[in-house]
Amino acid sequence: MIQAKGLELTFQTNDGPVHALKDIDLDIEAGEFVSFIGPSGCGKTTFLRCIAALETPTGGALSVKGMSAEAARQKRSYGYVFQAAGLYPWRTIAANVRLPLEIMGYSRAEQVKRVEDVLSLVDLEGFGKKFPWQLSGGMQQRASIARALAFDADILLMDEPFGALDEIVRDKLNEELLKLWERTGKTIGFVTHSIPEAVYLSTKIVVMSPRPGRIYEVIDSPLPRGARPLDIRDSEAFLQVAHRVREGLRAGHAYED
Ligand SMILES: Nc1ncnc2c1ncn2[C@@H]1O[C@H](COP(=O)(O)OP(=O)(O)OP(=O)(O)O)[C@@H](O)[C@H]1O
Repeated sequence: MIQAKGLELTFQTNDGPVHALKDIDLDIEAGEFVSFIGPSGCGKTTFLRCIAALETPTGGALSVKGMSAEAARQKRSYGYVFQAAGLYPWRTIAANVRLPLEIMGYSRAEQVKRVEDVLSLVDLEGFGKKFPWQLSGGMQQRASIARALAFDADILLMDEPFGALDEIVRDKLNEELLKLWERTGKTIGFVTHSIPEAVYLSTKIVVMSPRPGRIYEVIDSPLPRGARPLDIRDSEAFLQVAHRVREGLRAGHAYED
């Protein structure tokens, strides 16, 4: 689904070049849930943005569904969810979710049907007529996920979508996200700073290290695929993966060229 080979991105800044990504080799299969974890500045967001063709790599190769990231973007292959829900306050929830469909020129009937479908997918049936400020932070973030799902992209890219939420809401959204992933079969790329979140959600965990931003380790999760109960986090298998991620982060931090 997504293949990076020797991917590099160097930003030219007034203070000299910043090697945001270097030697990134990664294969993401269709239907995988891949988390990116690493210290601030290791290039997690930059890599997600390259996949979505929001940044142009300065070296190496990147293919998405067998085409360039730009071509995949034009074919509406991505939905993108940001840390802040980013809903327009003057639009209702339904009108926010509908916005990409309006821009893409979907018929009015199709817009209404899709908005209804995705709001139900994120458990927000009946909230379409509310305004963002009438919803809790967790519900707003669910609405922003619905917006990213509205045009049925194969790939969902999520950049710390739950980072600003309290732990209980975050647990609930993590659980719901896994169910949604199981129902839709989408390929998900997910940036997080939380080890438990990465281990709970992922089929594959990509541990990154900074300066230059690169992949330190890719961990294939032994946990069962699909919806997982939250108490899996107390299991031995879970704790072992979490330990491996933590060790990787520690070692990767000392990994300098
Ligand atoms: N447009 C830009 N111009 C110059 N430098 C940039 C730009 N975007 C990112 N960088 C730099 O590239 C590096 C990687 O940034 P990136 O935002 O991808 O890291 P991150 O791992 O997502 O960090 P965080 O966890 O803090 O969000 C950082 O050193 C950052 O300052």
